[in-house]
Amino acid sequence: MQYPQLTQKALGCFENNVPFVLFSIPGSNSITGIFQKDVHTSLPNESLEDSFIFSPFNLQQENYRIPLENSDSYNCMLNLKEEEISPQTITIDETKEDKQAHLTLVNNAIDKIQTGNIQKVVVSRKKEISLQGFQLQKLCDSLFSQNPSAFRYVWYHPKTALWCGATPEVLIKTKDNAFTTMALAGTQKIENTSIIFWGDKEKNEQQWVVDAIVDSLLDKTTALNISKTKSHIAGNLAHLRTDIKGVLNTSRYGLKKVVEALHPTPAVCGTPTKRAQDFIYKNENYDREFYTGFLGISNAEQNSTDLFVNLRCIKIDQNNATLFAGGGITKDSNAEDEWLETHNKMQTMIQVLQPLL
Ligand SMILES: C=C(O[C@H]1C=CC=C(C(=O)O)[C@@H]1O)C(=O)O
Repeated sequence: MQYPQLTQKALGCFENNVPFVLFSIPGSNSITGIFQKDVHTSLPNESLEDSFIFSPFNLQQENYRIPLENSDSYNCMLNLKEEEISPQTITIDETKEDKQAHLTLVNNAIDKIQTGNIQKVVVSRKKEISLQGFQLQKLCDSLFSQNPSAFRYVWYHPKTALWCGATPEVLIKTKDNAFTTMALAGTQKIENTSIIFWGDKEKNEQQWVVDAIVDSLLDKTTALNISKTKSHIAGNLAHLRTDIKGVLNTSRYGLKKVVEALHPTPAVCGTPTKRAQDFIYKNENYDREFYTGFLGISNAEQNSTDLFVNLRCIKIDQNNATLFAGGGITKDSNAEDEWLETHNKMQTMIQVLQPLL
């Protein structure tokens, strides 16, 4: 199948309220479409195996899956021309009220951290934008011609509305018993990729993510290997990244258990997890829904899994688009800088919406 037929098929599903997902794995020049065969599919159990999974941040809320055995899957080459990623051409219009609300949230987080109960908490916000007229084809062309090093997707399910994103963060990849995950945290806007300096705030913030991931996997693995930490470029932003690889003790732990041990990492929640989560639910004042949840495919036949953290994402419901972004707060955070960081993160995604504005 060719790209135009793949997106036409997606449009047919979208117009008939049938779940589908289009996605491209980082660095690959192909795109996969999974189209559910009918609207009403009853999912046999809670298992995450053999489906495309779309999970919310809060695991108490419902997750959605497109079961592979009840879907048609197609692959095609992605031969859209890669667009210039910088300089950015559209700037999000921020309001004084939104800024004030985020500054207050960040300052409350810093106060909470200073009481000594929490080391780090990730706080976020959303921003709503009106579209001129939503067209799935334009969205796909724009999304899949930018950010090729990210996991890019368009997901639709009648119960979730349409979501799309270009996330830099792997939650977990597995092949048989071998796995890879990553600790990604710390953000700066890059002007010149050859010179990136990281301060202690970012280094500490990222090290807590490494420690928490290693901790949560110790009893589920028979080998663990931690890479050197390096800069990871995601559009106009750089993050600190450490890869963690190893061998899963899958005779005792299924995918669901491993995922539940990893999620939510301190990259999207904080540390210690429970206290950070409580702070988020009490103070953020909105429902993250699928932002900072996870998504991806688990393929039983290939005995492989590719799951990503749902960052740099957009929810589209008719002509309303909602952008989401957050950042990790530590005792050394500055509220103005954190506001700017969420703005810069949203800037990477607003470029995708450009043809729809
Ligand atoms: C929570 C987000 O980013 C996480 C991933 C990378 C860097 C982050 C940071 O610098 O705070 C966040 O932990 C987001 O992009 O909305």
